[in-house]
Amino acid sequence: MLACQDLTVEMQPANVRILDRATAVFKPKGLNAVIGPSGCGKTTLVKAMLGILPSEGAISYGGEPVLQSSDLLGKLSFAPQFSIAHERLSVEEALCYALDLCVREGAVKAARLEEILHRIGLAEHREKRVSDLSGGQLRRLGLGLELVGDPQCMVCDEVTSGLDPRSEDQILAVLQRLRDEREKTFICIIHNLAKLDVFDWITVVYEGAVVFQGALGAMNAYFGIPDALHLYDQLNEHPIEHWRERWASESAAIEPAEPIAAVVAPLPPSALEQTWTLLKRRAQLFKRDRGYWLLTLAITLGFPLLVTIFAWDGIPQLRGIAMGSVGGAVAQMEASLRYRVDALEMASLVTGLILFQVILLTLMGSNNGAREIAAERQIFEKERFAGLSATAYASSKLIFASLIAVLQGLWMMGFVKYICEFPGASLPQACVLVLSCVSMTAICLGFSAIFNSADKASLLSVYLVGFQLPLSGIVLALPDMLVWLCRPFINAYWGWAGYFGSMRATRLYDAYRVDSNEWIPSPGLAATVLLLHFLVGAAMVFWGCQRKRWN
Ligand SMILES: Nc1ncnc2c1ncn2[C@@H]1O[C@H](COP(=O)(O)OP(=O)(O)OP(=O)(O)O)[C@@H](O)[C@H]1O
Repeated sequence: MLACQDLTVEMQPANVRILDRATAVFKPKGLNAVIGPSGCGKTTLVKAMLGILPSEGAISYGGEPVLQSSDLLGKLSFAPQFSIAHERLSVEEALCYALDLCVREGAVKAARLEEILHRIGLAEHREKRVSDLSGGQLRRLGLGLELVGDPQCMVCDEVTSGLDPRSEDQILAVLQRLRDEREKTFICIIHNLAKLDVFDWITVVYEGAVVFQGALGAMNAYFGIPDALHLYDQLNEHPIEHWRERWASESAAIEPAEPIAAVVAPLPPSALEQTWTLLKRRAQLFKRDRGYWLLTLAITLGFPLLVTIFAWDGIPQLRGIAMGSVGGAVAQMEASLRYRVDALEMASLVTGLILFQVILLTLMGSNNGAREIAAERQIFEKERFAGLSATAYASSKLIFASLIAVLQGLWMMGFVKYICEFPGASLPQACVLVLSCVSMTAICLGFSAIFNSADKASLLSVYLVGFQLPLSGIVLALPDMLVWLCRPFINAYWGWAGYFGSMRATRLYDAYRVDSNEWIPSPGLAATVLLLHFLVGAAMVFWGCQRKRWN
């Protein structure tokens, strides 16, 4: 069964030791309770044993060493304290998606779904949204989600905390039935010492050390207490060194019965199948999140409209800018002067409108990516522990967010070009605008993968968009030495330059050239740089998703 030897966890950067040489072994096919005063290190012990927290010492499962979480894949599942499912899914959908991500065989999935729904007592609530479940039902769903891979052992962090006595009893009854009928092992962190009689094996943690393991009667005798409710008072009677030394001398004699061999875990679905499942789930969640899809639709349709409103007064001039020569020396001089003034006005209008389009697309990109991963990070970590591939998850996020960005870029380009009658080839213009939006989406998605907090990722994304305008050096002059230091990294510059570069053969480009000799990159070069931005964002997404970020 799950066991550890001299497990130590130190928190960086201060090297604070929150678990100190803990040694424990749990009882197979039984209900194991992990208890101890608040902050003593129960969660730390469990997370370190599951490879979620970095630790020193030895961990084993069924006699095999556990070096990382993936060594426990398919054998053991973990139900953490936090919200465990997407609130907009129904109970049945949440279980079905979990099965699709975890189990390969279709026939197994259908049978297991029914079994789980009945075992956790939610069969009649299968259509209910997760957000509408009571606290007790939510915990039972959490258990159900851990059962999808049919693991031998389940670790539950405070599975009954904060529940009324009836809900607590219901959950404990589910665990007991699974132990008796399916020979499952449970390791549960619990707070209610009055319920310890339900458990077969009790582990007492105190000040970062394991100070007792055994049955309830043995525990009461060991600590010299009439019942478990007196345990913490008794622990406070002596310093931790006393309990540590006493247990070190007595623990050798205690060995839980019938050690079991670990099962061979079935293979989870391929990364491609998992990506497809995640995309279907993301599309469904998008459809159900009315506020978010309305906002996305509003900015997708509204931002191009905004651009054309600012272009409105200049559109007739845009259409009719006079570039032809006129006869007569005086008339030519007048025409030339008028042309120069018109040209400067037009160039400034077109430059501003193109930049406005690009800035709005980067804003859409930040909306697409900034919260996407960070907001559901804990659900992802839990699903990864159950077998979800981080590559499949990162790919699904990139594909989904990029698809939205492609549509936004195409619509912005098509609408504004049609209304304002901007000259130049459509294909390069569409390419740079789409790439501008897609690359900013990927970068913000990268922030969302790297940071734990959705607020932090959003804030950074907003700053990044905010700095696009001044650092592009297009409408506000940057000091010369900064121009080419900043520009390689500024999405808006390349979006603007690529679009403007596509007008090279038009009168508007000549108009811009009346006042500026600055080098304008070709659309091809601009698209290449934006593609590089996208690749950097994608690398951040994959790297950020590979890193473990449990709370
Ligand atoms: N990331 C961290 N950095 C620093 N200290 C931490 C960190 N995580 C936990 N701790 C500290 O480690 C100690 C043990 O925390 P842990 O969450 O394991 O306790 P617990 O026994 O599960 O508490 P509770 O019953 O209240 O959930 C606590 O003092 C906590 O403040």
